[in-house]
Amino acid sequence: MRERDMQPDHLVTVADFQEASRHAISEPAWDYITGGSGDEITVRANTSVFEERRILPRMLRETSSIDTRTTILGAESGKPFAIAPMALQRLFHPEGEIATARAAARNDIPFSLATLSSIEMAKVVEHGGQFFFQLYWLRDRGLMAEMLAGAETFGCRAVILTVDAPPLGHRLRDVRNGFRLPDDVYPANIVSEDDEAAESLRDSVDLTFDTSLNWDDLEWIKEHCSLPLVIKGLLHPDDARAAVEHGADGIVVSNHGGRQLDQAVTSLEVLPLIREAVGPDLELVLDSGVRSGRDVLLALARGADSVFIGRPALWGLAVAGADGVSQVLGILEAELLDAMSLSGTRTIAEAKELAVW
Ligand SMILES: Cc1cc2nc3c(=O)[nH]c(=O)nc-3n(C[C@H](O)[C@H](O)[C@H](O)COP(=O)(O)O)c2cc1C
Ligand SMILES: O=C(O)C(=O)c1ccccc1
Repeated sequence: MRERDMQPDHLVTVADFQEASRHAISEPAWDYITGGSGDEITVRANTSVFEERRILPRMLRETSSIDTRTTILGAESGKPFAIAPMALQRLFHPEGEIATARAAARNDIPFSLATLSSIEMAKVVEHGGQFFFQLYWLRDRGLMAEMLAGAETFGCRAVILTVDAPPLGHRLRDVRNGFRLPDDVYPANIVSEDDEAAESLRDSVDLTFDTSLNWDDLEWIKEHCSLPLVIKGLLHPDDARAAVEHGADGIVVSNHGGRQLDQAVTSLEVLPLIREAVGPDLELVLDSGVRSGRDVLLALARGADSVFIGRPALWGLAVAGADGVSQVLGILEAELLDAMSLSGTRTIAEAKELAVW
C-alpha cells in the first residue's frame, strides 16, 4: 500500500478501512476479525450475495430531503443500522468497547454490548447512547441473572440472545496462527483480572458456555428480565416461526458473519422467506455481509427493518479507535443517503418498498 493511502482522508470505503486495518494490528488479530470458519465459503458468499443484487430505482420523486430516522429494537436511531455485538474489542484498540460505544453515540445509532465485552458493562454504557445487551447462554445462571439485572439498571433497550454459538465454529486462521488472548484482554463481565487466562478462545468458551440451550430456556430469560427479547442467529423460516410462538420480540437474521457453520445460507438470501414466515409486524434485523450504504438499502428492500454493522466497525476501531469507527459509520451513512436519493426513496418506509432483483 502506498503511503498516501494510509492517510485517514483517503479511506473512503469500508474496503479501504479493511485494508488499512491490516497495518494497524497484529496479523493474528486481523485474521480473527476478518476470518470465518472452515473454508470461509459463507464469509465470501455473505458479501458476494449483496454484490449480485440490483436496485430498481424510481425517479421524479423530489428527493431533496431524505429522512433516515427509525427505531431499532425499541431504540431511537438516526439511521437504520446499529453496531453488532462483538466480543473482546480491546484486542483491536486499547479503548475497546468504549471507543465503539462513543462512536455509535456520536453517529446517533445504538450499539450492542457483548456478554464477552473486554470492558465491564458499567464502564462502557456511561460513554455510549442507547444500547442492547447480547447474551450468551452461560453455565452460571447466577452470573447471567446479574448481567440481565445490570442491563435493566443501565437502561438497555433489548436483550439479544445469540443462539448460533456456542460451540464456536472452527476458525482455521486462528488455529494456524495459534491465536491466544493476551493476558490483559479477558471477558470483563465474566472473569476478573487475576483469573487464570484460558488457553485458547475455544477452551474458554467450552468452560463458560452452556450448549444445552433450547426453546424452553427463553422462559427463564423472560422471568429474569423484563426487557424485549430478541433472538440472534436464526436462518430457517420454521425457527423464525418458533421464535414468534415462544414470545420473541424480534429476530436478528444472521449467520454470524460466516464464523459458525460454513456453507450456511446467507442472511440476504433467506430474508424474504423469514419475512413471509413471521408476517409484516415482527421486527427483523439483518447482519452478515453489510459493507456499504447500498447494502443497507438492499437489506431493507428485501424485508429487514434495520441491519447490524459487524466487521466494518472493528476495522475502523483498529485503524483509529472511536474516530475510525465514526468514519466508517459516516461512510455508510453517506452511501445510504446517496443510494436513497438516487433511487427515489425519501424515508425508511419507502426504502422497504423499493424493488430489487
Ligand atoms: C470479532 C468478532 C466477534 C464477534 N463476537 C460476537 C459475540 O460475542 N456475540 C455475537 O452474538 N456475535 C458476535 N459476532 C458476530 C457479529 O455480531 C455479527 O453477527 C457478524 O459480525 C456479522 O457479519 P459481518 O461482520 O461480516 O457483517 C462477532 C463477530 C466478529 C467479527
Ligand atoms: O468470535 C465470535 O464470533 C464470537 O462470537 C465469540 C464467541 C466466543 C468468544 C469470543 C468470540
